[in-house]
Amino acid sequence: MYVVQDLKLDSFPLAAFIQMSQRFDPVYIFDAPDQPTLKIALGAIDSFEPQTNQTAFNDISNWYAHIAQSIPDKYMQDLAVVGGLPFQKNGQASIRTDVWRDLDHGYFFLPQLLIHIAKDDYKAHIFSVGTTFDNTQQQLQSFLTNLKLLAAHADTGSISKLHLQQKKELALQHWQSLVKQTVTQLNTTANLQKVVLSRQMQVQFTGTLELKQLFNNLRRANLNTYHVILKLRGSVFVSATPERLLKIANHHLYTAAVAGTIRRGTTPDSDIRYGQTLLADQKNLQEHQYVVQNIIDNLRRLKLQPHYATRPQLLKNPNVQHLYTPITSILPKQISAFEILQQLHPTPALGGLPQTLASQVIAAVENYDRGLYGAPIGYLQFDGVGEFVVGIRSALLRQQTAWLFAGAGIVADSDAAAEVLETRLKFQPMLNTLFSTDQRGDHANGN
Ligand SMILES: C=C(O[C@H]1C=CC=C(C(=O)O)[C@@H]1O)C(=O)O
Repeated sequence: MYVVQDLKLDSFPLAAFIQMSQRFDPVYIFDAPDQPTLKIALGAIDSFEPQTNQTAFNDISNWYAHIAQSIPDKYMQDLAVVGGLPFQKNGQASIRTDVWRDLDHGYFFLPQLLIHIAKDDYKAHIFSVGTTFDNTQQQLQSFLTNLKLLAAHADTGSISKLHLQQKKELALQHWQSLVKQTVTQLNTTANLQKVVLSRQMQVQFTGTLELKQLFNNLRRANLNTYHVILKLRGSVFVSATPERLLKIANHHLYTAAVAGTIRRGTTPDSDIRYGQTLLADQKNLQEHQYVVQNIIDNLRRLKLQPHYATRPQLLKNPNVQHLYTPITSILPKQISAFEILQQLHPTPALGGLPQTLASQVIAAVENYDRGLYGAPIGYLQFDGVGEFVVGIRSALLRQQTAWLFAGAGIVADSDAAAEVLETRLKFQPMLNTLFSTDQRGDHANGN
């Protein structure tokens, strides 16, 4: 049984907490736009790295069930495991590159310190988890001592960014021809309806990555999205995703279809016009409908009764607007989050339709492993409450290199040039978050 100690604070600024996180590994930060509390998880008292993505979903779920037996009842609704599942699951081929390293098959941990911060008033509730009373107490005390030292001169407004040296859209022309090839395949394969193809941008930068600055910039550049950071052994995954995959709270499940994209306008009028164009565009409506229908079908397979509106609304982010359909259902207690994630992921917003065939096309066409890009990332408490988002508008950073990811839903009447522009827009949230605007070395590379 783990030993837990908790403490409520009402005087420490968020900046000092984030600054403290620089000293820990692993680190996980989760900030949802519609929630009053933000979670920071520091250090691992236990962790799990799946050996293969073939069984990762089951293995992580078993690890969670095992850990749950050692959590004192009193803390079941406070403590959580945090981390990400891999994009490729259940025997899908993956092509190992050097990008993901330890995060390749997903990664979860039970934090040594879990902090819930009330965003509006900076009040905090800290949970220290250990194996003995003494080490739990000591962990908490040393954290508080260091925090006080930092809080005395933490600078809250810091916005300095990394300096972009060179950016490359990897295999751009090749990707464009893959989109054309996939369109042909969609038109000639009877039951293949949609495939989401992704591409990468590689950025070399100077400057030191500091979580405090990363977090400040993430929030500033992406006001109404989630803000997620996962750091492990020198690799930092960061996402400003607008897409919820699964939230479980109050015996309900909340998910959403987010698919179909258009740019933002430069004036309020043009922005509204773009939104109306999107709401009436047959290709985007079809792309969106595939996602809605697939989520509904999968929830019904779990014997749930989902509720949703028959027409999508608009979800506006700083660089793009999407078609958006929230979906909810009452959730009986016996269905676990991992069971639902296994059923839903990847939705046709990131995979395609039908799921298995589309995933085979992705594996055959993309010559890299998606790792946490487009994968479920989140937290799960031991009372079953939790939230997982889809790791898009994301990047992986290590040393002086960042890999940015962006994908687009390809259907039978997709236009390759338009998909290149759409994915370029989807790189923008991370470019704006990470790098200063004096971007030099702009440079698209053919293959
Ligand atoms: C695959 C991505 O976006 C998905 C989510 C929203 C809209 C999408 C679209 O319109 O294609 C994509 O399905 C990405 O941002 O990398």
